[in-house]
This record gives sequence, structure tokens and C-alpha cells, in this order.
Amino acid sequence: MSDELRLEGVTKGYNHAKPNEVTVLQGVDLRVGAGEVVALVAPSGAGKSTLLHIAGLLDTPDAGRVWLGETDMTALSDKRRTAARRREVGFIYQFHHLLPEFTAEENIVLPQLANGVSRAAARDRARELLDTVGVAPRASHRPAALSGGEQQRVAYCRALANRPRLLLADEPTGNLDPGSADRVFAALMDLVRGTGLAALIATHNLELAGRMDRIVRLEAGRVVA
Ligand SMILES: Nc1ncnc2c1ncn2[C@@H]1O[C@H](COP(=O)(O)OP(=O)(O)OP(=O)(O)O)[C@@H](O)[C@H]1O
Repeated sequence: MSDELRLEGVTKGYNHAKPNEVTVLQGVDLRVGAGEVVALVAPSGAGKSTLLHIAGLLDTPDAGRVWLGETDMTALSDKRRTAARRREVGFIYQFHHLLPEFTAEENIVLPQLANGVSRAAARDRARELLDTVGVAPRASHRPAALSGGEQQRVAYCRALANRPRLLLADEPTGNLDPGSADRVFAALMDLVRGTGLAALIATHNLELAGRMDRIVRLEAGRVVA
């Protein structure tokens, strides 16, 4: 299996050379293969958000390397790294962050237009994605007129709209009740399976983590299992 995401010796701290300096990540090695869904489990404060930001090219490590496929992202200019992030990485957060004034479908169309896709093709892709997660009948609803679970499923579709090679999620079912979280997680797996993308999904929910291919545990800035 080829690695889509590879972190090698990633170290990151804040407030360098100040009294309140902290080292958050200490030599993290991590790989996620094509088509693999990996759970990232970490106690609060262990550096999970820092790790996701670095893997998602929103931040850079102090030392170590971040590879997407064959490319060492830490060797790129900021401009090229930002372009790679837009093209290659999809993000899902605990809260959906959909644009309130646009419909479900438009929320999935817009990032594709920004990526140069035609409106017709973007609409087809949006409908296909919404269909996969069972929200097609609500395509013309604005987020406020969707249930929490539907909003989250639309956010999943948006994250995958541009066919990223890497999906990063931070508590993707975190704001839902357990029954709804279960169904919505199944919808996410339906979207991810068969695309060949690599997914790294942070969660405190050990039951959900157990349904992924592998669990990576982060403790005090190190991968322990
Ligand atoms: N910009 C910053 N400046 C200083 N310290 C920071 C900064 N960002 C994070 N930290 C510290 O780094 C540590 C790890 O932060 P991070 O946000 O990665 O944790 P986390 O594992 O995501 O926690 P949680 O699960 O509670 O969100 C924390 O102790 C935090 O206080």
C-alpha cells in the first residue's frame, strides 16, 4: 500500500525562547495509506489539533517532514503549499461551518467553482455526493432548515467535493447525539470507502475508532500505539 500521508519526526512547539515555551509534538512518525481510514485518539491537550493542522498544511513543523504522496510539503514555498492544500486536502470539523445563506447543494458547488470546475459538473458532483449520504431530497434547503445530522453530512460532501487525496476530520460526529452520530459516521464511511483517499479522523469516541482500519494514539506529543 502506498502512503498518501507521511509524517516523519514532526516536532512542534510554541513561544520559542520565551519563559512559556512549550513543545507540543515530539518526533511524531505517522503514515496513512491510500484507502485507509485511521483513527487518531488523544487525551485533551496531547497535541491533536496541532497534528491535524500540520498534516493538513495549515501549519508547518519546527522540524521533521510532511509528505503527501511523493511530495515533501515542508520543502515547498508557502504559496505552493497553500495551493496543494486547496487541491489535495479536505477538512471536516465538529461543527459544520456551512455558509448559512447558501443551500446544501450550493455549499458543495462553491468550492468546486473556486477550483475551476464548471457549474454543471459541480452541480452533478454535489447531487451525487448528497445522494450517497441520503440528503439529496434536502439539496435546496439552507443549513438552518436541516437537522444537525443532515448539516454534518452536507459538510462531509463539501469536504470531498474536490476529490482530495487526504481527508482530515476533528470529531466529525462530536456535536450529535449517539444514535445520530452512528448513522452519520456510517454515511461518512460510505463516502470515503472506494475513493482510495487517505483519512485521518480524530475522535474521543472509542466505539467509532474501533470501526476504522487502525487506531493511532497520541499522548503528550508522541505516538504511543
Ligand atoms: N498558539 C499556541 N501558543 C501556545 N501554546 C499553544 C498554542 N496552541 C496550542 N498550544 C498548547 O499546545 C498544547 C496542545 O494543543 P492542541 O490544541 O494541539 O491540543 P489538543 O490535543 O487538540 O487538545 P483538545 O483535544 O483539548 O482540543 C496545549 O497544551 C496548548 O495549550
